[in-house]
Amino acid sequence: MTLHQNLIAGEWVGTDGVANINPSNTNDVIGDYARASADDALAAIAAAKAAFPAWSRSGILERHAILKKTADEILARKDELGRLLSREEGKTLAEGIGETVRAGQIFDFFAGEALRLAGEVIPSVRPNIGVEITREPVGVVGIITPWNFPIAIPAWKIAPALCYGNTVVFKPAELVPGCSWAIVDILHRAGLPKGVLNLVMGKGSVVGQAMLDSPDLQAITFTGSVGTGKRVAAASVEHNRKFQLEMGGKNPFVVLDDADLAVAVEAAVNSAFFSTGQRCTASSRLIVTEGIHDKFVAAMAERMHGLVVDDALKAGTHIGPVVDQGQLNQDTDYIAIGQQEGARLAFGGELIARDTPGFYLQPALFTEATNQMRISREEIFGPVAAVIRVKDYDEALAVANDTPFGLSSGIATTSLKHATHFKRNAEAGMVMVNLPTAGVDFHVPFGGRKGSSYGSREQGKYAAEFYTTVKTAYTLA
Ligand SMILES: NC(=O)C1=CN([C@@H]2O[C@H](COP(=O)(O)OP(=O)(O)OC[C@H]3O[C@@H](n4cnc5c(N)ncnc54)[C@H](OP(=O)(O)O)[C@@H]3O)[C@@H](O)[C@H]2O)C=CC1
Ligand SMILES: O=C(O)CCC(=O)C(=O)O
Repeated sequence: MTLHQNLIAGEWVGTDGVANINPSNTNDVIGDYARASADDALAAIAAAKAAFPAWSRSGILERHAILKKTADEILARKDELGRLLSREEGKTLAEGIGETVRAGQIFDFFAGEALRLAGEVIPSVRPNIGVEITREPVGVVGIITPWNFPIAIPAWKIAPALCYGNTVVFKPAELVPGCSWAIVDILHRAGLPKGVLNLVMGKGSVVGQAMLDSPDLQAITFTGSVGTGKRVAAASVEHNRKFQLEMGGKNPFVVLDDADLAVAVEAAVNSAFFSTGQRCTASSRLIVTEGIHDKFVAAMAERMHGLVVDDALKAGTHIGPVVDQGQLNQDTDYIAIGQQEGARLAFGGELIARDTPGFYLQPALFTEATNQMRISREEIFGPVAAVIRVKDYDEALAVANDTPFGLSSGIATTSLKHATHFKRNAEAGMVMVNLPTAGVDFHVPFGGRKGSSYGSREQGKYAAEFYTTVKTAYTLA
């Protein structure tokens, strides 16, 4: 089997490979991917540091051309790369191709942003002095990504980092190296100079930790668990570096009596179960007012009956497998915890067998849950949701906001008054009205509040805040 190597200082290196396994069929080995050591991580950081002076001064047309070429190749290969994504992560083929298109669009967007770099010239408060405000690249950026969006998250971190003139050391999640290797290969062939982008696939505890401990990274952008996020934060404070964290969610989806039932059920099913519930924007708390509660639960159960859980690559599959045995154990542990806490398992929750050995779990819906239960407070990261019954809108909003997290928040209502009030008062970085809590645009800011996020927003033009540093220059006329 071909070994997919790491890219350090423009050279493909590495001999020790780890098998990338398909969660829909654990007999299917997608390929071998090199495992970097801590020394490899240090070599990658040194290469990125050496490449920074030239790349930070490179012309915007060069950056534009490389990012555009990358976008075009990703979009031209969307079916093949989308299939690779579904095969290694387990989301359905439609979701895999959709995410790949999104990655292509992100590179296209930042190809454009490279041409739109601008500063400000403003008069000083003192006579005969001019003031220029410009944005400069930060330096060497460390990128650490999770397994649940194997191409979109690397894209939305790598594209702006390069666009604004930074060099990069990129460590993808060990579970899904395939898409990361593919986009680094595309960028390398698109003409990136040696050392500008370095790929170090390997263990978080080794490669990731070596990155956190290095004094030569000027910034780290991270998406993943709260626990690892806190390590990134502590190490970054120690090294006086910029950092940006996207971590967990416990996103609420409120359903009011006046909601269009079909719209509410579709949005709730999508929020809770699509992509096997493995999205930080997924909703696992369905907060439902009492007038519509029973109708909503019945309609949810009926809709869930129709969901096909099977091999991610099969036509007709709505929900693919859980990503691996560890995540599956976490999901089933929480299903047991929910039952012990007194919630009623109204639908699903059982392990299911399919033609191929994989991590298949029937999506689970709890009812009679309270917002104090662990299933309502802790991120499960699987296809498990709980319905919490509330009296009215005011109680729904209070319950929605009663969480340590604040990434995304949704409401189903036909009332303009409640929709408007919710948009203003939901304690979340993103608010959705009559839409799923997950599934965001690629050109607008992404991020949360409270325990979900730290630092400036990702994506769209707001990404410039993290990947650049502002300089103010004064000149005597
Ligand atoms: N908000 C989100 O989008 C996500 C949230 N999660 C949550 O996190 C839980 C666990 O998922 P998991 O993948 O283990 O999350 P982690 O936070 O462990 O993984 C995220 C990334 O951090 C790396 N990492 C792990 N340890 C370190 C370290 N000491 N220093 C630097 N980098 C490190 C991982 O490497 P490696 O590949 O070796 O694991 C991976 O690349 C999920 O069940 C879910 O609750 C997970 C994924 C995404
Ligand atoms: O909902 C989305 O589109 C993005 C979700 C995401 O970034 C995540 O789960 O990490």
